[in-house]
Formats: sequence, C-alpha cells, structure tokens
Amino acid sequence: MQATIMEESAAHHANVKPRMRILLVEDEAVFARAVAKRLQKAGYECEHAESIADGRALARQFAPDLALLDMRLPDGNGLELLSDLVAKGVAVIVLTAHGDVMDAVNAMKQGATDYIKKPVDLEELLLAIEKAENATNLKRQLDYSRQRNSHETENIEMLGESAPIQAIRTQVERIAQLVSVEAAPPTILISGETGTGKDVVARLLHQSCKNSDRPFVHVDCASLPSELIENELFGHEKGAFTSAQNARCGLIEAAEDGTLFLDEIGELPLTLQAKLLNVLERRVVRRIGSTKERPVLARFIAATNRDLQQMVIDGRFRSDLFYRLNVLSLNMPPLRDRGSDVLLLAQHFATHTERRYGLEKRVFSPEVTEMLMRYRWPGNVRELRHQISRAVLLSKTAQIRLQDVALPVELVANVKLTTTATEDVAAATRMTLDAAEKLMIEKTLEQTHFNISEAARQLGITRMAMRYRMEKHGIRA
Ligand SMILES: Nc1ncnc2c1ncn2[C@@H]1O[C@H](COP(=O)(O)OP(=O)(O)OP(=O)(O)O)[C@@H](O)[C@H]1O
Repeated sequence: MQATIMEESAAHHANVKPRMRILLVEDEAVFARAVAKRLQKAGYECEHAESIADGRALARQFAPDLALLDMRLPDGNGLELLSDLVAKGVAVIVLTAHGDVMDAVNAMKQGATDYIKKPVDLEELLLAIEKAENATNLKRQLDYSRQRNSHETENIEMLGESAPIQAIRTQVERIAQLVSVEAAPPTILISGETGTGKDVVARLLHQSCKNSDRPFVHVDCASLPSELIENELFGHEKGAFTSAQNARCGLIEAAEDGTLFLDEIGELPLTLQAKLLNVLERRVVRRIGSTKERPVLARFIAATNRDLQQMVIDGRFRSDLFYRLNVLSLNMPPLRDRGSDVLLLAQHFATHTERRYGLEKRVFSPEVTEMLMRYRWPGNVRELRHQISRAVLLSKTAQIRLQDVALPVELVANVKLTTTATEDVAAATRMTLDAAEKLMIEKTLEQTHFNISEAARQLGITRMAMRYRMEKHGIRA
C-alpha cells in the first residue's frame, strides 16, 4: 500500500497523467467495499454510490472516466443512469445478475463498454477496467476502434530460471496432462509463504488446462466475513433469508466447468470446511434454502501460506478436508531460495516501472545487486516488486544506489563491508560511518550466531580484520 502511494505521488511529480477515476454504483455494501479496496490498491481513484440518485449526483461532482454500474438498484434499473453517463462520455461497465442476458444486451445497445456477470471476480473486473482504459485512451488519442483491444487476453507470466521454479513449471505441465484424461479433475493445494506467486501459479494451472476459456473464479477466504462466505460460495434461493429478494448463484456454480480458486483456505471457518468437503466428495452443490442439488463441474485449487498440517494437529483444520485438498500439491519456493532469479525479477519490475512512467533506463549499483541477492525477502516477490518500483521512482540518477532501496535496517548487514557499502548504509540510516560499520558487524554476528569466521566471510573481510573491528567498536563475542 505504501509503495502504491509512493508510486502515485512520484507519478504525479513526474507529470504523468493520473489513473482513471471510477464511479461505483452498487447497493451491496460488502461487495462494494471489496471492489473499492481492490481498485484503490490498483491505483485508481474510486467513489461509491448506492443508488441511481446518489450515482447521478456523484457523477456531477466527481466527473468519473469510468463507471461500474449495477443493474438492480434500490431506486430503479441501472439502465436509467446508463444513458446519462454515456452521454457525458463516461465509459460504463455494467454488472449484471447471473444469467440475466437481457440486461447485458440492453446495456450494450445503449452504449455500455462492457458487461460483467455477477458474482464478480475482482481480477476479471480489473482486466475489464484495463481494457476499457486502453480503449478509452486509444479512442481519445487515435480515434481507433475499441474492438481490437477489448479482445486481448491476459498473459500470466511466472518468471524465473532457477531449479525450484523450473521444477514448478514441470509440475504444472504434468498436471495439465493429467487433467485432460481424468473425469473429475484432481484438487490441487498450493502452499508457500506470502508473495511467492501462489495466485500466479493457480492462474497458470488454469491457463494450461483444456478448459482455460471457462471462468477462473478467485475466492479470498480471508477477506470475506465468515457469515458471508457461505452465501458467496453456495448462493441462495429467493426468500432463503429476509434480505434474499432474488435467487443468487454462488461462486462454486459460477465457476461452471472452469476453476474455483480458494485462496487462503486456512481461514475458512470449521463449519464451512465440512460443507466444502461434502461438495468435493459428492461433486454437488445446494444453494441455501434449496432442496435441489446441482452438479459441480469445476476444478478446485486451494492456496495457503499457513502450515495446514499443524492446523490439523491443533484442531483448527479438518484432516479429511486437508487430505481431500492435498491430492496434488505444489510448494512455492521462497524467493531467497531462487538464486539469481531475484535479479531477473528485479530487472523485470524495474523495466515495467520505467516504461509505465516513461523514465530513462536504470541500472543497479553493485552494492544494490549484492544486497538484493543477500536480503531474506520475507514478503518474497511482492516485496521485491514494491521495493524495485519504489527505488526506480525515487532514484535521482540512472544508477539505483543503496539509499534508494528501503530494506529494513536489521537486514542491511547482509552487504559486504566495503567503504562504499558502509557509506551507502550510513546515508540510508542517517548514521555516522562508524555507527553504520558497527551496525553491519553486529547484525552479521547476530545472524551467524556469533560465528566470527562466518561473519567475516559474509562481510568479505579477514578474521583478523573482523577481530580488530570488533575491538574498535567494543563488540564482545
Ligand atoms: N515468478 C513470478 N514472475 C513474475 N511475477 C511474479 C512471480 N511470482 C509472483 N509474482 C508477482 O508477485 C506478486 C505476488 O504474487 P501472488 O499474489 O501470486 O503471491 P501469493 O503467494 O498468492 O501471495 P499471498 O499469499 O499474499 O496471497 C504479484 O504481483 C505477482 O504478479
């Protein structure tokens, strides 16, 4: 989040056109909150209205570039607002109830840019917005046909040449072959620390299966309140509870014969774990308030950064569900075990940011290169991506130096003890040269459990020089 703010403010300074302003007209509060949060995270400005009247008023004040318009609103049909917005030159993506084809057709006839079926997959929505953004930009700049761009498909990239990433690629290929001959596709469990690319690999698995043109539905079990997850997953019949005015299909059904990706599965409440197990075993789903069972064709992929086996021992995760999910498993390696993939990814993210903001090419100083290789990356690829875009935006010269990279002080000791590195650390931490040197020695000693030879090796100095410096700074082993 911090990095996003930094990117935006730097973009502002670099005189780059700010990103789109989006008006969301939607009366389902929880869903609206999730959409607004995701859009803001992606760097868009977003305002939310709950009715046609509010939407109309906000459209005047906020002057959006794009609107996301629900069709069923408390004070009428979204189509009433659609024509006003289109007349103002606002691109409109309509959100239609599942199966309500007529709404979509009417909206497109009245000038909507695109439509998305509910329940909405946030990543799919972002893609539609990007398409609309590209289309609008193109239309403005070149008066070009929007059609060409709106058919681009997303290309998922899992970069890396290291052995652990090659092994993941091979596993993905094997799974793709397996799935094509199996009747009920086997469930896949992806584990790995946060930011290692579990989402990326889930999409890659989807892309490489024969049903890749079918829906990919992402459910984040951690961000949905537990009382809503059941409704989201299973859907409900009209009248199933007081506020259920219309029947609604759940996400399991919405995935059709594509992929249902259950992210952060470790956060699923125990009661729902039992219900999910039933779906996986019997391959049927029943909406809340319904007696009718519908067949489940989707393939399930689950992901977690928790130790599910430990959760089973602690009684917080059902063992039968764990075994059912864990038919095939993929373990995403942490970034620190991927060798020079760190540099390959850093270069990729740097180029991406340079292109996005029209900046000149940057190079990493040798100390930064070394630091990138030695840092432990607890937030993995996500952390690297944020650090690199931030460094590219903040560096005043074509060379990215250590002070442009805001890695936590306690890990700076991973850099060799050269004069330039000490100067860079001092500048980054606003310490004197002496204090920076002392800090680097102390931290390396701590990390090597006071093994002086090992610490000296890591710092690139002799054991004698290490002893001398420890004495100078009054550090006792
Ligand atoms: N190998 C890779 N190549 C390119 N980009 C990657 C790679 N791995 C991860 N990323 C990028 O890093 C970011 C984090 O990845 P992702 O969301 O897939 O991680 P995650 O393991 O699902 O994280 P979390 O556990 O927090 O949900 C994303 O922006 C993703 O595009």
